[in-house]
Amino acid sequence: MPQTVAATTIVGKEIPVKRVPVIEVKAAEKTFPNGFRALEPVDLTLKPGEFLTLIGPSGCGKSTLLGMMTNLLPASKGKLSWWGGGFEQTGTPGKTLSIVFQDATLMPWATIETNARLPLDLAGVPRPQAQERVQAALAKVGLAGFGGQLPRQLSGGMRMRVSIARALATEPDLLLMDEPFGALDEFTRNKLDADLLELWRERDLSIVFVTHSIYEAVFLSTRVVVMAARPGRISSIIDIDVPGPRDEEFRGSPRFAALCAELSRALHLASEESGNVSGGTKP
Ligand SMILES: Nc1ncnc2c1ncn2[C@@H]1O[C@H](COP(=O)(O)OP(=O)(O)OP(=O)(O)O)[C@@H](O)[C@H]1O
Repeated sequence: MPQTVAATTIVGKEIPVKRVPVIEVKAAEKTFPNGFRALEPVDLTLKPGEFLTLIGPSGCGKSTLLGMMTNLLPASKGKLSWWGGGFEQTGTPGKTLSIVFQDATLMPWATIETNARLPLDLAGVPRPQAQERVQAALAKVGLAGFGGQLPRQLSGGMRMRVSIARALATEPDLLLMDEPFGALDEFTRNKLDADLLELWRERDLSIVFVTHSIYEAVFLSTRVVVMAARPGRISSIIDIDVPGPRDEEFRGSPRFAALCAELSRALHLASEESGNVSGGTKP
């Protein structure tokens, strides 16, 4: 595998360049068994350390594309590779991917700690080592001391934090997130966005994130893929080139407003390309 030869800095994080792509999607398309063509051939590369967001009108295939990236949903045609190889590559030294869905999907009868430890238990990680990783992950998401509680004792935002801790406990290189904060109130969502960015910045982590929110996409991403529907396809790609920190000041800055306006225009275009029938994306 090619080694890191140089690095560039974005959002205060050093992103190595000239490394093998984390995911390469090559002319991958999806037609479901009922004949519905959900995705036209898509070409997309996720570079190491990127925070890539998929946005677009409802039904444009964001979850379908993300599903293919998790390898849970096979492409009908075309090819995907992970770290330059087949999906088995993710199981080879140090390469792990984790998925976070909109619903926290916690086992209601099990403690927070047991929930967060599930993938490690399934992978047969020795208990003391698993415990250590879970405690560290819970602390990272601000839930130190909550390990003994049950999911129903936590708020919606805290349950999502458990879901993220469960993903982090696997020490992933790649995090695939399908509208993880879509069901949360705006205040909680902003807080989780900021915390997620912090986690992304401090680790060699690549993220693919699905959202309907323009604000969230601009705040989080290094690149935003705007998709159109009927059939699903990539309409445009916008670089969010903001070298400074992404914080509350950034949210209130003219640069943030300008990027939101640019993304809004791109979405409007994508919506027109989709026949203007669907909505689903909000500021
Ligand atoms: N198993 C399936 N069989 C047939 N059609 C499907 C299947 N799964 C998804 N679709 C259709 O494929 C299209 C893309 O779905 P997908 O969930 O990827 O869109 P999306 O952009 O994530 O939508 P949303 O923003 O509403 O979550 C939709 O029209 C959907 O109804």
